[in-house]
Amino acid sequence: MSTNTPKIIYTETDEAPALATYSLLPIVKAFAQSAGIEVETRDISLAGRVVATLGKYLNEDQRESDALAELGELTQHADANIIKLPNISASIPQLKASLKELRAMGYNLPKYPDNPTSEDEVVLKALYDKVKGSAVNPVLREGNSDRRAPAAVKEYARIYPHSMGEWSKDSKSHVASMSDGDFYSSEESLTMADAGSVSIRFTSDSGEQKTLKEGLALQAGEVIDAAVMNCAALREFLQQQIEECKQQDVLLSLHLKATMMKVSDPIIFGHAVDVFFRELYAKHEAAFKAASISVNNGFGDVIAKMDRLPEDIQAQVREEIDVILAKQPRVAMVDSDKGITNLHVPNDVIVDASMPAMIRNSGKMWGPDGELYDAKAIIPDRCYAGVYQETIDFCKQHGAFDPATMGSVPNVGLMAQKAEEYGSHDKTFEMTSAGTVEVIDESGAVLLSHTVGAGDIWRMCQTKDAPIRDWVKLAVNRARASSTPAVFWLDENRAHDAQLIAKVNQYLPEHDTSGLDIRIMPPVEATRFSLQRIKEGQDTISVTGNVLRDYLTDLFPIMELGTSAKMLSIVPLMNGGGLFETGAGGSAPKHVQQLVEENFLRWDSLGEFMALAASLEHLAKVADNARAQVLADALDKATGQLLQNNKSPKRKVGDIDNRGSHFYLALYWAQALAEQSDDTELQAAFKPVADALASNEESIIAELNAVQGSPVELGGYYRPDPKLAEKVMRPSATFNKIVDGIAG
Ligand SMILES: NC(=O)C1=CN([C@@H]2O[C@H](COP(=O)(O)OP(=O)(O)OC[C@H]3O[C@@H](n4cnc5c(N)ncnc54)[C@H](OP(=O)(O)O)[C@@H]3O)[C@@H](O)[C@H]2O)C=CC1
Ligand SMILES: O=C(O)CCC(=O)C(=O)O
Ligand SMILES: [Mg+2]
Repeated sequence: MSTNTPKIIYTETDEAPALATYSLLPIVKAFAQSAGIEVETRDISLAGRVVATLGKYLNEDQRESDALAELGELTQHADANIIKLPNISASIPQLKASLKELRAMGYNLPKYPDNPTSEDEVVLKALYDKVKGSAVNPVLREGNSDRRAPAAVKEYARIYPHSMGEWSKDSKSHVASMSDGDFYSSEESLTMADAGSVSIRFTSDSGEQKTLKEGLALQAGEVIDAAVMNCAALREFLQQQIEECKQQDVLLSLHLKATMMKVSDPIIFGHAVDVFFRELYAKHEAAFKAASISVNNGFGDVIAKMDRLPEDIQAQVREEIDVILAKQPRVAMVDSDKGITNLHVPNDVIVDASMPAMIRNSGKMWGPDGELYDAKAIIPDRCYAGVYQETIDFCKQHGAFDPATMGSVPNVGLMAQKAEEYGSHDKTFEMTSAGTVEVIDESGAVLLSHTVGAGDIWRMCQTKDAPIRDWVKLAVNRARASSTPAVFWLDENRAHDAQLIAKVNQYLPEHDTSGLDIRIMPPVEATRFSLQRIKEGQDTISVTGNVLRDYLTDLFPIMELGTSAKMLSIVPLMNGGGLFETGAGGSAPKHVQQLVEENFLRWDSLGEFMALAASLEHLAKVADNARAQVLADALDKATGQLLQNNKSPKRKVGDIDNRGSHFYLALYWAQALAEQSDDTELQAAFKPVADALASNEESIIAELNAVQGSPVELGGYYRPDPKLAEKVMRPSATFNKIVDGIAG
C-alpha cells in the first residue's frame, strides 16, 4: 500500500452501520478530499469475507480479494489509519443465512458441512470456520484499547438524560453461576521463562494418546493458562436453575458470548437448550439428526427445519413443545410478539450488551406476554459474572443511577495480539472421552494438566508480554492525562490474574506514577469501588483484561449514556498506526428491521464521527498534515454542536433519523470550516457549502423525512444491492447535489 498520499481506510461492514455508511461516506469523502486526504473503503462484511475466503468455489469474475488479510497486514505498519465499524460475528445460523443469500445471488457456494464426512468437507468446514464468530476484530486489534466517553458526550447525557428503569429493593433478579466445575475453578497458569514451543496432548483413560495441537510457538514472558468446564456439573447446574426459576417465579435467561467465544459458548448454549427441552431432543434424536437440527444452533433450529421432519413427527414435535413450555419456567424473550425466546438462536443475547440492557430495565426482561419481569440471568462461569451481581446488588440498595449526575468509568483494555480468552478458539476442545489434557514443552515436561470427562470443554489462552507492557503504559498515560484514579481489575486468587499482577508490578515502576492513584482489585471489589464513585459523580479508569474490556465498555456506557455507541474507541496500534473503532457496541440488527419495515434508521453514527475526528488527528500528527488537523478540529466542533442541538437520530417515524443527523453533521462541519481562519483556502471552499446547506435546511429535512413510513427493499440482508441501498439512504436530491458538488 502506498505511503505517499494521506489515506484513511473506512471499513464496510454489516447491518445498521453498513447502511448508515451509504449516507455518511459520501459526506466524509467529500470533506476529506477537499483537504487532499483519500478515503478508501475495504469490505470486511460477513458476505464479503465469505466470498473472499471461498474464492476457489466461485467463478473467476465473482472472486474478491481478501480485504481483511490486507488490513491485518496493514496494522503492522506505522502508516495504518483504519476506521473500523462494528460487524457481525456470525453464529452458524447467521453464516448459513448469508450463504443462502449469496447462493440466491448466483454464488455457487457449497453448503456448510455440519458433520464433515470426507477430507474435502473437513477442508471446507475449516474455511467456513475462519469466517465464523469474531473473525475480524482479533485480526485488526493489534493494539490495546482506550475506550471512553468524551466530555461533550458526557455533557449531552447530563443535559438530555436517558430514561433509566427504577430499581426496587424487592427485585428478585439475580445472576446464577456455578459453584464448582467451571473454568474459574480449574484455571492453571504460568509465564514462559524462555521462548519455546508447546503441544496439547490428550491421553484417554484407556491409554490412547492424541495430539490436539502441535508446535504452538510461545514467546519469552508469555502468559499461558488453561481451564476446563465440566459438562456434567454444567448440566446439573442448568437443571437446578430451571427448578429454581419455577420456585422463585422469575424468567429464565441465559447470557453468553457465543459469537466471540465461537467454540466454547455455542456448546454451553447447546447444553442449556438440551437440558431445557430434554424430552424433546431425547425422543427425536434420530429424526433431528437426519434433519441436520443441531442443539448448539438453538431451539430455533427445530422451528426453522420443522418441514424437514416427517409429517407425523412434526405434529408430535409441535405438541411436545407446547407441553414443555407449559411445564418449564417462562423463558425471557427476544421478541415476544414473534414468540422468539432467549434460547432460539445463540447470537440474539450477547452478554456484553444483554446484561446492561437488563440492568437499565430495572433488572427485568421481557416475558412471553410482552410484559417485563424479574429474571434469573444464567452466566455459568464465575470468572466475570460477579461484576453483574455486584451491580444488581448496588442498584437494589441505592436505586438506579442518575445519568445527569453520575461519573464515568473509562476503560483501558488488554486486547492486542489475541490476548486471553478471546484468542482461545484454536486451542479449545470438546472432549470426546474421559482422560487427561496436558500442555507439554519441547523437553516433554508437563506445564499444565487437567483431568477431563467426555463432553468437557477444555481451553488454553495466551497473553503475550509486549501487549501487557504496552497496556500498563497506556493505563498510566490515561491516568496521567485525565488525572483519574486507575484500577487494575485482577483477582490474585485466579491463576492467570496472579501472573498478570506480577507483570503489572514489574512494569509499573517503568513509569512516573508519582501523584497517581493506581490500584489492583479483584473484579467484584473493583465494581463496588467504581460504582460507589460514579454514584458520587467521580470517574475511575478500569484497567482490565480482554473480556472485562468488552463487558465494561457496554455496561458503564449503557448506564451512563444510554448506549455504548457514543464511546470514543481508540486502538493505538503497537507498531505506530491507528485503529479507530466507532463506539463500543455492535451492528444493531433491530435497526435494520425497522428500516426495512418503515424506512427509518435509528442508528446513531456518533461513534463514526468521533472515530473520524480521532483518525484525522492521528493523520495530522504522523503525516504532519495541518489540513487534517483543521478538518479534525472542525469535526469535533460540529459533533459538539450536533449534541448540544440534540440532532442525533430519534427513534420513531416523523422525526430525524440517521440520515437527518448526517445532514446536521455536514452543516455544522461546513460552518466550522467556514468560520475558522487557520486555513483560508478551506475556509473559502466551505463558505458556499455552509451557506447552501443552511439555506436549504428546511427542504432537505423535508425531503429526508418524507420517505419515512413505508417498507423499503434493499435487495439483500448480508449483501444489500448497493444501488438500492444508496437510493434508500440518500433520498434528498437537494442534499446530494450539495455534497456531490464539494468535490468539484
Ligand atoms: N465491534 C464489533 O464489531 C462488534 C460487533 N458486534 C456484533 O453486533 C451484532 C449485534 O450485537 P448486539 O449484542 O445486539 O449489540 P448491539 O450493540 O449491536 O445492539 C444492542 C442495542 O444497542 C443499541 N445500539 C447499538 N448501537 C447503536 C447505535 N449506533 N445507535 C443507536 N443505538 C445503538 C440499540 O438499541 P435499540 O434497539 O434500543 O435502539 C441496539 O439494538 C452481533 O452480530 C455482534 O456480533 C457486537 C459488538 C461489537
Ligand atoms: O468481536 C466481537 O464479536 C464483539 C466485540 C465486542 O463486543 C467489543 O469489542 O466490545
Ligand atoms: Mg462488546
